[in-house]
Amino acid sequence: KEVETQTKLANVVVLATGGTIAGAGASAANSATYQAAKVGIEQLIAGIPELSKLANVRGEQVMQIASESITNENLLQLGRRVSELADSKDVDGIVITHGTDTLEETAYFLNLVEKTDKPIIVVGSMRPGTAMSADGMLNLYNAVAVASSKEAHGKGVLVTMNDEIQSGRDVSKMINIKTEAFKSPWGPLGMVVEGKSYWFRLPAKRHTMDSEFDIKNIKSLPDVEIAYSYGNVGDTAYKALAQSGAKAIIHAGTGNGSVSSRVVPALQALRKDGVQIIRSSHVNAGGFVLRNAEQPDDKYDWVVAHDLNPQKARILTMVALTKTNDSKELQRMFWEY
Ligand SMILES: NC(=O)CC[C@H](N)C(=O)O
Repeated sequence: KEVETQTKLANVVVLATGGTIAGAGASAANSATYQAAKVGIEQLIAGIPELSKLANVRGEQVMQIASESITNENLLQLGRRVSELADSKDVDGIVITHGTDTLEETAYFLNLVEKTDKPIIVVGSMRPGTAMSADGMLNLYNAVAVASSKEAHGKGVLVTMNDEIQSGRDVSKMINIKTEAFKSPWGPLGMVVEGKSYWFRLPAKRHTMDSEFDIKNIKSLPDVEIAYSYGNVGDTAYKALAQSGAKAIIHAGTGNGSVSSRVVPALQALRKDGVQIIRSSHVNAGGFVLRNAEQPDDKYDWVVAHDLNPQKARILTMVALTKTNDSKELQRMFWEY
């Protein structure tokens, strides 16, 4: 009987990369002061015996770092491992434990380049496992629950934080001191309660199986950088980034991706030199940049980032530039992904 139930369980692989979910502090009172990326994946899995009722779970330590230190090489390495596992008949779902600082970037990257409809869930925590009311244990339990469910197939890369199921495309870290840190401007897709998922809506943008990008065809990612805008901003950062070799610059703009009159001439000149200019917005609850509003994008041959925040716009631009350097194609991709 026991053996029979075991064979029916889904096979879920947890790829560990570090972050606070693998963090450790000096005392249980340390919810914010601790070292990230300390605890190995075997120990994390062993700490949640209830996982064995959800799925056959095995762990793999892909890296052990704080996510602000993730490089493009790390992204590609992780993406390739996810792709290998997704191609394997023995794997039904994949969970990635990740630091929360750049979790939204990795989730969006995988959402664009993984050719699979198997569930891929990215998860982190806001408190280390050593803290009182640590959130990692339940977040990981929820991730495995979603990864082993039939319903999660074909919904793109997902994020399970704070009992919610979020689209990896939309979700962003909105605050760094609350367990309710991850939000999407367009709302969560569902909830996980006691190991069961409840769905309310579906992603509308292209992803995974329906994406024109494939990790198997990406050898390296081009240099795409972000310049931040604010009152009294000048053009120094934009010019310096281009000079250091950026193929595209994401303008982390104010409001509707607006551009200071002191910066416009530099961006026009950079575009003439072949650098792609992507207008995004850094407003807190989620920007929404409209084409030819604020600036004449058609005239300047600039691209708008739609609702993607600057760091997500950077991910899409890097992936897009592996296929095309046509600004009209880039703009199409920003509408579709
Ligand atoms: N809550 C977290 O995971 C933040 C820890 C660390 N800065 C990281 O992103 O890996």
